[in-house]
Amino acid sequence: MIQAPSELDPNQGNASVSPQENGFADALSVLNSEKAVQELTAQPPVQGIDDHLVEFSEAMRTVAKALRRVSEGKASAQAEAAEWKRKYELERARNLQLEHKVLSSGEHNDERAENLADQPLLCDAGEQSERCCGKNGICSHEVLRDGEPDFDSNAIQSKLMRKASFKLSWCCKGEKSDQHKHDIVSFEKGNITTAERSSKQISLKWESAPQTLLILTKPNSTSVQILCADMVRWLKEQKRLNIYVEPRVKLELLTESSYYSFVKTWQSDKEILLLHMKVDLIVTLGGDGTVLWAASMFKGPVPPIVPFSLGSLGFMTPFRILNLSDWLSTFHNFSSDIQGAACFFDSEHYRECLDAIFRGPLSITLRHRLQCHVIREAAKNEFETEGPMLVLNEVTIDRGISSFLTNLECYCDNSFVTCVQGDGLILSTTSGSTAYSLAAGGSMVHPQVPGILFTPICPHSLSFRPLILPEHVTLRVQVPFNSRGHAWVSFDGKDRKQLAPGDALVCSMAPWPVPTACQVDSTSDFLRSIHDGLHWNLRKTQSFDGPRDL
Ligand SMILES: NC(=O)c1ccc[n+]([C@@H]2O[C@H](COP(=O)([O-])OP(=O)(O)OC[C@H]3O[C@@H](n4cnc5c(N)ncnc54)[C@H](O)[C@@H]3O)[C@@H](O)[C@H]2O)c1
Ligand SMILES: Nc1ncnc2c1ncn2[C@@H]1O[C@H](COP(=O)(O)OP(=O)(O)OP(=O)(O)O)[C@@H](O)[C@H]1O
Repeated sequence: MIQAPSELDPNQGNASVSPQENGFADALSVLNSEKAVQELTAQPPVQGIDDHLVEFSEAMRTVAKALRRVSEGKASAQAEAAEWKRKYELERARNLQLEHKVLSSGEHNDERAENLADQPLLCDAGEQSERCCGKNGICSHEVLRDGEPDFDSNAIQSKLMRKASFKLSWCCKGEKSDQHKHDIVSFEKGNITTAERSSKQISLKWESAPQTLLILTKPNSTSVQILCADMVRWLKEQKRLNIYVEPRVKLELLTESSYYSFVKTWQSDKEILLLHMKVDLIVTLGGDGTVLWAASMFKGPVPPIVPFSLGSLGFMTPFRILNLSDWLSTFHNFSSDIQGAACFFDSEHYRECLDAIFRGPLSITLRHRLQCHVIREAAKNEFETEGPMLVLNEVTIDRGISSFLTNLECYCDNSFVTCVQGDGLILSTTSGSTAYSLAAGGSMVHPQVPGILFTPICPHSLSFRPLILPEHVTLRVQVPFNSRGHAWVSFDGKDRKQLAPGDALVCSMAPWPVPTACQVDSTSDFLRSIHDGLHWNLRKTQSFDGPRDL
């Protein structure tokens, strides 16, 4: 992607930059001083002046040469920046031209075309995003700029499939405040105070209506299939939305009826890489595993996810779907076949939920992800890695099928942390804190808290306690050369890889969180999930009668 001029050089966009500002003044003064030294040294030596003066002038000449090299370096950097600026402007002009062509082509036969007329044009990254969003908040327009070829067969239609734009704002104690998280710490007059917090409730407000939905479903579930078909029909007929599903789901829908031929899908994994540019919203129908699956499909930015719960637990799936099979499953003597067949949903309920989401604003939880790289012992340098692998829950390094203790050397930003000897280690996000990490004795942490959980699995030590580290650290877990066995790494419980002695896993916070829609808000949803899912701290209340303080 072409960099914005501001990233290249703060002065590039400004034609009236003074020489002092752009560094040329330094270069000139360096050249002048070198000239003076040259003049000085070119004069015939005055008789009687001792060797010290000659030595001094030699030294001055060397300094002048070095300074000239620096100034030449600066000039070439300037030239490079100017070249980048020229490329950027060329690309920008080309994009604008293309956009104009598409808009005036008149082939707006998609529903999207009707809606486009009411929408503001895409923002230009710099100046216009300020106009749309004000100085604070984040506008999705900036992401929309990088158009890449569409994999849909109808080129015109796909050009028109622009993403809906939205604005994020941070709310404070129930009040909405557009103050973005800047100036977290102030230190006026030597007094340190903190103001904005990064983990406030975030609200997403649509600036143009969402138009393309991706529905992801848990496989092998009759009730999910029936619900999916019902939802697709409603979204198409009542909401006029473009709908994407996985190839497997498209087949399932077509097996049911050829009516569903309008549903879109993709042919290759490469096409999945472009999905984030066309999908406004993802709906998941399943349990937490389906949310993990959705997140794993996006190796970069992730569109907001609306997770409907059709699993047994649902820590990340706050939208409930009431169905008869849930109710039947409470009666143990019903066979699973009967339960599977009894898929009568309260359609009104999910429709109301989706209507509220389409209207907005909606509270969202930005779930942080970890990005992981494996560095093999044979790698020539730190940049020769496997990955990145992104996880929403956790990355686990364990002993796999080996019966030996794992022996893992752990470093945090190059400081030695400890050597884990036991079954393994979990590096978890706060969203994953209620999953495997919890089972291994880690704390439960609100998903909006930015941090990385460092939780050992069955450590063979009486003094090992789990840690929570700040979000900005980089962790490195290495299998020592003298380890008796291999270790195994897995990502959100999947894609196992073997780590041989000398291999390492490097892990840090990813820049692309997973935005999930809240049913109420981040905190209420989290507390509800630990109450309903885990029956957290459920205890009969002590009766009033009995001994008490007077
Ligand atoms: N001992 C354990 O508790 C254990 C062991 C292996 C894996 N896991 C978890 O399973 C996850 C993979 O989930 P899956 O659904 O693909 O596999 P799965 O079908 O085997 O389900 C694992 C269970 O973990 C629950 N779960 C997943 N993410 C959760 C979260 N963030 N908070 C609370 N519970 C959560 C799921 O609801 C499910 O009940 C892994 O990321 C790991 O956290 C847990
Ligand atoms: N679209 C998908 N394609 C392939 N596999 C999927 C997909 N969605 C979910 N899975 C996998 O299916 C498994 C079960 O999914 P999920 O956890 O959503 O359902 P569940 O097990 O019924 O829910 P719960 O864990 O709450 O009981 C998980 O391992 C998940 O990775």
